[in-house]
Amino acid sequence: MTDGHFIEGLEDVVALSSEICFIDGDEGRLVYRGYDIHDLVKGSASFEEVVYLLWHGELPTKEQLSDFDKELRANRALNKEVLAALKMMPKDGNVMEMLRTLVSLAGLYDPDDQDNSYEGSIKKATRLVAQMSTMVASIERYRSGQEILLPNERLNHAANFLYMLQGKEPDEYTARAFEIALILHADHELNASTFAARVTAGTLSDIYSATVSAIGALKGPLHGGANEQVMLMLKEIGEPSKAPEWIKDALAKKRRIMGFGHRVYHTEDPRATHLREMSKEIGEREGNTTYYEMSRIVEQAVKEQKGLYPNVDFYSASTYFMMGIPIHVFTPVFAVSRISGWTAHVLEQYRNNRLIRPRAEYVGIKRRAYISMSER
Ligand SMILES: CC(=O)SCCNC(=O)CCNC(=O)[C@H](O)C(C)(C)COP(=O)(O)OP(=O)(O)OC[C@H]1O[C@@H](n2cnc3c(N)ncnc32)[C@H](O)[C@@H]1OP(=O)(O)O
Ligand SMILES: O=C([O-])CC(=O)C(=O)O
Repeated sequence: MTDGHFIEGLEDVVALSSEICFIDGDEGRLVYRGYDIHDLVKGSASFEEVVYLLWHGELPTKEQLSDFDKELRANRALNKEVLAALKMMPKDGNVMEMLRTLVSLAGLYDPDDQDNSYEGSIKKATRLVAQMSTMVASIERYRSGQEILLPNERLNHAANFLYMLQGKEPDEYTARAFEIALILHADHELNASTFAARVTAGTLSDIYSATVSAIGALKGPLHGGANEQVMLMLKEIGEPSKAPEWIKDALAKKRRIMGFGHRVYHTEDPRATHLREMSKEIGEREGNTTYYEMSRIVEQAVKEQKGLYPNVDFYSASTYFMMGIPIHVFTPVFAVSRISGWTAHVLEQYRNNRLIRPRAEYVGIKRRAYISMSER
């Protein structure tokens, strides 16, 4: 029985214990397995290293990293059935919906599909991390009528994604900047999509099903979908000088300003600190700081008028845009990174499983007599 107390949106409800990710929402700290994200970024950690850390709880040795990296590179290519299915999809399809469908299909063709042991799930998690990136790049190449490229085995995970998406190898700066963005988005405790993944895994369903649940949750504009909405907002504002008035007007109309506010952070999101810097640097390198400048003005206006701080989605928008990533691919890029966290949480759920099944406070009519059709 419920006791009459429930918390709308499960705010601050602790639903399970986890060793993967710690967030201090008051101090603005984000820690993966004990390592602060600032240290991982400053210490030049690779995305592959962070995936290993999230899954296994320890940083890999040189040999462990080399083996894992080889496994990832060997598993990047999509199988022919998945590619054939992609080519049957509508070219104007929503990229997250196409991705959700391809992941589901890849599960059917995974050689370990029926092996839901922990070891089998690790093999599938490796393919999911390796192929999420290939799927997103291939979907965009298909949608834009360009040749779908095979993965480039010489490139690391981050650089290979940009290569497969853009058809040319990124320069060293852009490849590292994108890798940092992947590291910053890798995990975030029990956010909505990770929770969805754990709920599915908690029924002892397979890791592909859990990932499909997560992709569906990430797509929404209150979660990962916000990064695309941020860029559309910046485009709508048009130029930096128009930003303060635009924000004032939007807030007066009770519009939500995308990329601001957070359920857990009551201060600056530590990921936004890096992404703000990256947005500035990339803008300067590309000779166009308009979107960075506009973002700064929007940030100041929203802080002053609403007391809200930017979240991870705010400065990732202008950063990705200046990297030449199409707006409709921003949220899928989030998935390219977050698959690492989703899979880490699913593996943790399997290790220590209990069905996740909360209660609802029933507020409907408790009892009434059935009225037959002839009397209604
Ligand atoms: C990767 C991520 O998922 S990060 C989050 C990405 N999402 C966004 O950027 C979308 C914009 N932000 C939001 O909608 C919210 O801040 C959320 C969903 C992220 C968090 O929301 P919650 O903590 O549940 O706050 P909630 O939705 O209850 O809002 C509380 C109040 O703050 C206001 N508020 C919260 N965020 C915003 C915002 N971005 N713009 C304007 N007002 C806002 C709400 O309107 C509400 O005001 P009210 O009490 O006067 O009605
Ligand atoms: O934690 C959340 O609620 C949303 C978020 O920032 C993320 O998933 O990265």
